[in-house]
Amino acid sequence: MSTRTVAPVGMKPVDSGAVHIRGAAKSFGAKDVLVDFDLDIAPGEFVALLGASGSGKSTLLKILCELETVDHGIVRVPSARSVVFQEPRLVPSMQVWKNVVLGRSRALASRAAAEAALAEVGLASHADDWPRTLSGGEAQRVALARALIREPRLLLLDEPFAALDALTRIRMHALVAQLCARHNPSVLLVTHDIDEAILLADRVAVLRSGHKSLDAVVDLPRPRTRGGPAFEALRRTLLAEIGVSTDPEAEPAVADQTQPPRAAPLPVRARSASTVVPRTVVPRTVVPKETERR
Ligand SMILES: Nc1ncnc2c1ncn2[C@@H]1O[C@H](COP(=O)(O)OP(=O)(O)OP(=O)(O)O)[C@@H](O)[C@H]1O
Repeated sequence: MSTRTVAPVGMKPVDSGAVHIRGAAKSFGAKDVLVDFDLDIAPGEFVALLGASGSGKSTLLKILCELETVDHGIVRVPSARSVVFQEPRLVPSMQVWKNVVLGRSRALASRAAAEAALAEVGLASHADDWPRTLSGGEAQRVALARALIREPRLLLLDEPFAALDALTRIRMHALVAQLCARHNPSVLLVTHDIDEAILLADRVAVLRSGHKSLDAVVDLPRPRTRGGPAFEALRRTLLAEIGVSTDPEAEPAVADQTQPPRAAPLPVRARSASTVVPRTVVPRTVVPKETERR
């Protein structure tokens, strides 16, 4: 696919909550990270973004929160947006409630507002605690409260559950689903966890070679649980699309032996041209990270 050259217009705020990205390109030196990348997120829609390590997921998220700029392309995002990172990034010298209202104007930074936000994430009794006394899951719930108290039109989640244990992660999935249903922001979740993407998202996009190579509607009823033929079929499709293989030297296009030649219909409605090349996949759902830069 050739790079579409669009005048670098930078960020344009939109009020609806929608995200609109067209022809986004980003390079670091000779490395082309995003090449003619398109993505739309409708107001209130939850989109998960998957991709191999180093494919550019975090770069895209940074572009959406203006920590990076595009070289070319159109990027429109709501100005009211919040980000939750893998690490909670709480200020250790501030009590929990002050962390929740950090950066807000004096009029909006009341203790009552912080307590209400903490109650939503099940931490009403922790307002006076210090960050160092919290568990990893509690600290991440404070980060969620801090993000949501701003009533963002766009919530950006950069692997927010990756550092949590499996049980806490399951609880966080349920909490995030509940909070998103209540606050209804548009959401972009960057994750390595394919199950997490299927459990939470309305759509799952795959970033590969700088492009959006797959954009699939997750057509499964909520609340969702792991397992079942439709869930497994979608998981295999996503694994194959990301290109996960146990052996980097392996033939690039080997049929997936775990999948029958013609599987039952997938819970996928492709939104754009999808080039799913069958390849060797492994029955695990977390895309391994090769590097840890954070
Ligand atoms: N500031 C930077 N300067 C130079 N190269 C960068 C910079 N930021 C990212 N990169 C490179 O861009 C590529 C994409 O990085 P990015 O962090 O966006 O990938 P990712 O898909 O989020 O990876 P991971 O899943 O491992 O977190 C990588 O090759 C990375 O080394």
